Amino acid sequence: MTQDELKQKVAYAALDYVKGVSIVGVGTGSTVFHFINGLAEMKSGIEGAVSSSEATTAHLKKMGIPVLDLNDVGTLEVYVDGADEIDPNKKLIKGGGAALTREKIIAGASKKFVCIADGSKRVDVLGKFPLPVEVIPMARSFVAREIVKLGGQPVWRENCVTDNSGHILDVHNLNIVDPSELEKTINNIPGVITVGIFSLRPADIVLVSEGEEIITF
Ligand SMILES: O=C(CO)[C@H](O)[C@H](O)COP(=O)(O)O
Repeated sequence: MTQDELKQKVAYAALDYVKGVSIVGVGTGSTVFHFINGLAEMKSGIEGAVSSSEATTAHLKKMGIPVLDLNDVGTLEVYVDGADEIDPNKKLIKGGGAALTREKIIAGASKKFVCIADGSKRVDVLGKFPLPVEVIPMARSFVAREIVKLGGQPVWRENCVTDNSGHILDVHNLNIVDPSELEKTINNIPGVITVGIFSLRPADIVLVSEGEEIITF
């Protein structure tokens, strides 16, 4: 199976978790792209979706799924999203698609976070994937210097402006010993909008496609 076929397989497996749910939170990325296609095919009482990015909004609308404002819907039953890295404790690195801030908001507003990925995203320890940090543009250099003090090597993702008009620093070579502590530390740097560690609010269920198998933990 190609990586894209693995993404599609796991995305369709996640449809079981939205049966009977009227409003679903929807993440961003190529795995979620397949999930949206599946949602549209399922046509089972989905009233609408809360979207984590402009790209997801465009695809939801194209597939005929109404997009709702999080402010109008309150707590969500289920949020489905991908990840860049997943550890055994369901803690994640996200933000490869630059949508980390809205993704973290919707994850926080959801009772159940179902994370979907192909097997290549599983790791024993988070940190090989460069950690995305969304920042206020005028704070970019300052935040970068603060991150260097933490031992990381930040690289500005040039030509990327997020849906919130932020910039992204991709931080290499961080030694993530305690993901929750590092999440708090980086979030506390003035000018940081969101760090892409999802540890304080990890996934609740992870579905991973490994060959023909779907592994759930
Ligand atoms: O965090 C994300 C976007 O900000 C994505 O969920 C993550 O990058 C995984 O993407 P893909 O499903 O394309 O591998």
